[in-house]
Amino acid sequence: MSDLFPLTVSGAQTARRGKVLVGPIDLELGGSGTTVVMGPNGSGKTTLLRMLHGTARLTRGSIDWACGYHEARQQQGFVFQQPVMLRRSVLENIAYPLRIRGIGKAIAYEQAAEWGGRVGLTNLLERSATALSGGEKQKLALARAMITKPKVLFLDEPSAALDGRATREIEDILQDARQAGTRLILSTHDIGQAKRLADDILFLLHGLLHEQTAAAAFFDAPQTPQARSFLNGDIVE
Ligand SMILES: Nc1ncnc2c1ncn2[C@@H]1O[C@H](COP(=O)(O)OP(=O)(O)OP(=O)(O)O)[C@@H](O)[C@H]1O
Repeated sequence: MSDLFPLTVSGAQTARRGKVLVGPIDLELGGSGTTVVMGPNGSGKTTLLRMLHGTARLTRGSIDWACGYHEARQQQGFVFQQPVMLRRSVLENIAYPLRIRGIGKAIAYEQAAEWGGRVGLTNLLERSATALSGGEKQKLALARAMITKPKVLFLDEPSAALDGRATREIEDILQDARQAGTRLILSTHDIGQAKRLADDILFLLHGLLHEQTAAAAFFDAPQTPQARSFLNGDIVE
């Protein structure tokens, strides 16, 4: 299988009804580590992740994986901020990506139970997924994305609805995935989470990329006044 990276983003822009939401963005992402997309509410984090993943249509520019779009697409997972639950059990939800790939029930359910355990849902596997809490749904979504062992995993605010302990559990799983070579690209407005997870930072404001920096440099000495304000917890205009 050929390499996916670098991922090259050239003048990429997404607009809706004539209004530019994100872009133009120029960017190149290498093949390892964890990239964290930061920025205030509405700055375009979700839209940028969807552009990179290929689910937000570009109105200008291009986004190219080294191996080509279709091959890259098969090796990506995406965890949404508000994950969609099938009206089935937790176990069936987690097993679903394997089932649609033609994997038999016994193996799919065995792996789903294992992944359910890893995200702390062992006691809820038979429960209807639609009855889960917000945090439990996020854990389910993570297990459902990781069960296919994607090479690249996009996560949109992966612990927005989680308490401190659940956040730590999710972050541990993400660190393990990173160690195992999964490329992580996630958004968060939680500065603590970004510090714990990021190798490099993309700082977005009003749909534009203000900084692309190694994480340590970003937190020690942000280059733009807007990033400094954001890190200080001030309102960023
Ligand atoms: N389908 C859409 N149609 C019109 N405007 C949209 C659409 N999706 C997003 N937007 C707008 O695009 C901008 C960027 O939204 P996006 O959700 O990408 O930001 P975000 O940084 O992820 O925000 P948050 O932190 O609140 O989740 C916002 O102003 C939003 O209102």
